Amino acid sequence: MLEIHDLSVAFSMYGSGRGKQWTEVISAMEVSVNRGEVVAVIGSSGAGKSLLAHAVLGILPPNAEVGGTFAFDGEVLTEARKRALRGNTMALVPQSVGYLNPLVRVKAQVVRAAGLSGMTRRAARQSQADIFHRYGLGASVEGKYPHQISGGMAKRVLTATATVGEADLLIADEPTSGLDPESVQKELHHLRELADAGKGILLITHDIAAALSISDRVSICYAGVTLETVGADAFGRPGALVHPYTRGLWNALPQNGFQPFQGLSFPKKSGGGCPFAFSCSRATHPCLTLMPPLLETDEGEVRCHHA
Ligand SMILES: Nc1ncnc2c1ncn2[C@@H]1O[C@H](COP(=O)(O)OP(=O)(O)OP(=O)(O)O)[C@@H](O)[C@H]1O
Ligand code: NI
Repeated sequence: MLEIHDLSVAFSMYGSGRGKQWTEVISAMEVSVNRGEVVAVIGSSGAGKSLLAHAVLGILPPNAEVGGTFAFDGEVLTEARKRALRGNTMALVPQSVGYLNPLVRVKAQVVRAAGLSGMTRRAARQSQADIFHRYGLGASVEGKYPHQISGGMAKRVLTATATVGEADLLIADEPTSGLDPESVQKELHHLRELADAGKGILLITHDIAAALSISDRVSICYAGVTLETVGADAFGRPGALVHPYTRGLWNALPQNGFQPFQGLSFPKKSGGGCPFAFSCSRATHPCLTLMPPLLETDEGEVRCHHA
């Protein structure tokens, strides 16, 4: 249902006396989501995951320039179509509880979101009640303002706001961060259920274990570039992963011995090549200067000159 190819995002900023400067933060991201699927986008902090979500929904700040192609259900996803679809056909679970309106009681926020998705007032109220029940948000929470509830509850209200309208595509940006382990499991289970009911779920997270537990496919990104996309089961088979960064992530998983590797944070900007090149033991000259093309593998797709 969603197909994004060669996404780039750059921000214009005014430097000291040198006029407008462009900083590219996403260079080559690829994402697709089918109905019935959970696709995880995994990457460390600053990899560009939230910006990817905002680019799909058309809610980047005005100084952002977006490149690449977007399609939804086979049609080009223009900025106007993004506006028309968001809130009803496409919904976002934002990363921060700061997106809740501090001046509106939480029940009213969720009823309003349901109404915006096209439900009647009566259906919206019923859906709000159902979803609060599902998330264990009792009647005592309904009348509260966001600052009067705990962070974990606010996070669940945020998810309720996004899921109450039954959007076809749900983009969940770190939906489990800040939740206790039991709520994490419930939330993941709910996302899987939504996919099994035919929705498309784009799960943005830095938690590989959580992502692998419910996803059909996983897309690994690094410094604004999608390095590898594979079926989630590839993480269970040694040798199925191709990119050295993805392999490093695999080695660092608890079940594979927690082997540390560098490059998990602070990627250096390479001269247009693979963003992982400076941390990669296999890097050769082209890795530093040429963006590797997207190659099909037995398991999915990879961007690596050594694939
Ligand atoms: N409005 C902006 N102007 C300039 N740079 C920005 C802007 N918003 C984000 N960035 C930069 O873009 C990069 C990607 O940001 P993004 O929020 O998408 O990362 P992320 O992968 O979601 O990280 P996290 O896991 O911490 O949420 C970061 O380096 C960030 O500083
Ligand atoms: Ni983010």
